[in-house]
Amino acid sequence: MSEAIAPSLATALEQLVADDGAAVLVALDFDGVLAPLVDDPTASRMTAATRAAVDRLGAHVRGDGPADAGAAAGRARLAFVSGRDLEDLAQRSVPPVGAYLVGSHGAQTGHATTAGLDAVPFELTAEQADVLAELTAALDAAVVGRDGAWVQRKPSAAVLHTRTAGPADTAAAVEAADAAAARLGLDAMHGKDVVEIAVLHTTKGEALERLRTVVAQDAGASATRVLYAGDDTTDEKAFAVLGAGDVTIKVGPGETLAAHRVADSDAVAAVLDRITDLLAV
Ligand SMILES: O=P(O)(O)OC[C@H]1O[C@H](O[C@H]2O[C@H](CO)[C@@H](O)[C@H](O)[C@H]2O)[C@H](O)[C@@H](O)[C@@H]1O
Repeated sequence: MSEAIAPSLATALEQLVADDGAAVLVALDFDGVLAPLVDDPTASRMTAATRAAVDRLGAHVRGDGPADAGAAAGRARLAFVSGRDLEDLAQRSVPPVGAYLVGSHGAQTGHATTAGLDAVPFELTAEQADVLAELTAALDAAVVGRDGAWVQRKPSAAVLHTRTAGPADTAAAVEAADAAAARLGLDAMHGKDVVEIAVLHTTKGEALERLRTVVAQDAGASATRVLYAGDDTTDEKAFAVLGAGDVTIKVGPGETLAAHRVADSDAVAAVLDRITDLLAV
């Protein structure tokens, strides 16, 4: 049975998909929202409920859903907006055809097609590549002898992971990562058991603002209303750029700018199912 949706969120969802000519973008964070957090990022999977809800919504937002999908289907779009690098995100999420993909917090973009991932070419300058190499070496040095701490490599960033490290090793590794970022003039983003340091400045908020425009053009609409669901500190950048008419959902506990909160991935699935039901009317 589908989870109950709070009355204020239920009303916001009805307003989101109101058939007044605006496009609708349903944009979702991956880790902690569609896939529960696990120790090994390569083991992340959507839950059965989010997988089914994403695929059901995906069939409608492509505009080639069931014959009775209704007029709203043609102006709705789906996006996954993640800190993961684009290829990793595509592999983990298996997006429905037509979905937009934003990886590396906005540094990478792409689109799911019947032929697979259509990625916008991405390349660092030689100077950026040198900074990334220096950063990665500094993080590698920061985890030496620190059990459970490890470094994830991405095309434009390096990430210190501490989920399985003890408090003392975590504190020392995080301090070293912050120092490396400061020395190289880079921002350190502190997420759930991660410190992510990128050589390109991008945020999920900037990515969503760009997507809002792209979706309006793609759907032939004058405006786009956006729903965004996220669980981590980096998702606050996305919540911050959304406003009246948009729907912001924090998944799980913690301070947030979001207007609505749900408990977990199962509750996210219920929200997606409700949107699909509303689009199908
Ligand atoms: O923006 P997201 O889709 O939420 O991605 C953010 C980071 O997600 C991954 O790390 C997080 O999930 C891991 C697997 O559940 C978990 O082990 C880790 O502690 C979490 O922070 C990913 O590995 C990072 O690269 C992403 O930036």
